[in-house]
Amino acid sequence: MITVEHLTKRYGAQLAVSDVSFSCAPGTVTGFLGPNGAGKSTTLRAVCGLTLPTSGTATVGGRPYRELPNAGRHVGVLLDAGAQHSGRTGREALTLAALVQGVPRTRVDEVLEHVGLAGKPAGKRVGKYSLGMRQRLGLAMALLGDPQVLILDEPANGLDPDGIFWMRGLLRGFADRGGTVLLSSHLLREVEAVADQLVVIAGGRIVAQGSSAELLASTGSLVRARDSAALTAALTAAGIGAVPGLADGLVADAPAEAVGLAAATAGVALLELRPAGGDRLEELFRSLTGPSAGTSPTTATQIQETRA
Ligand SMILES: Nc1ncnc2c1ncn2[C@@H]1O[C@H](COP(=O)(O)OP(=O)(O)OP(=O)(O)O)[C@@H](O)[C@H]1O
Repeated sequence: MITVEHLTKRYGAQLAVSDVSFSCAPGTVTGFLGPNGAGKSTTLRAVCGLTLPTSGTATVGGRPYRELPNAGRHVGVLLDAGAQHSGRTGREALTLAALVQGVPRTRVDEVLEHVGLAGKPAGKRVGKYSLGMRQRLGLAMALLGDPQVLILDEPANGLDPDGIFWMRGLLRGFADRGGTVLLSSHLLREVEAVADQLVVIAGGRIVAQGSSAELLASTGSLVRARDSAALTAALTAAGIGAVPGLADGLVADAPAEAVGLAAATAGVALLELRPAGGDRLEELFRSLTGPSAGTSPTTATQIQETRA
């Protein structure tokens, strides 16, 4: 279990994280999402005892990370895939870590196999590794002590689509066996497929959190007409709110049936009409990461209101 309570971190005048609270339960994958500079790494560093909070607490299994005896046996951490010594081979780096953690050497071969670095890649110097291979080695390091908790910062960086698919399977399997996974990303789609729970942070504050099913579900519709202005007028006349969606469509605050009826009543021909699915969260993301980011902050209350 990871528990973050009222975590705040200031760097001088810079407020990096403000009053952040969330928890991650065993058996689940939590996606920690937010645009660049949102406060993801600062939060993860605080959970891993690498950054002292200005106020608030972060614990793993009920204890601050720094108080965990032989932390690597409890928590696997991958914060920076580039942190490995470039002159050592992957196998050497893992063997050294196994010695420090008191892990049997046989475990080195197991994790090398597990992350797809067994054989030739294991004997290559880390300096010659691609970014994807470094991520795999970082994951092997995190898994080495057979921990119950994994904390990973942007683990898909540098992985190709096959690698991303593989990693999702690995994390899903870890959680399905009772493990707790917290992974950060600035890409919604990257974590959507694997996360049970989402925590969205922007400007150092939590702007949305809940189960993926809850956040990605929507009662709204995605609708597109040749004449967008006429469609907007038809929806307004029917008392249905709408915001610009992807491409030239609208995300309407009503089920597809009500939207279709409103358009038909006004004689507006539709090109597309379907349940919006995760478009609400996509919209939230666009508002956080798009050109207008910061000019109209979206709060958790707002996302809840629009879905009500
Ligand atoms: N050591 C530091 N000193 C001063 N400011 C910092 C420090 N570390 C982070 N910050 C600031 O805190 C804010 C949050 O940064 P953080 O790295 O946590 O964001 P992030 O969500 O991980 O971003 P990214 O996706 O770009 O890695 C940013 O404004 C950043 O500039």
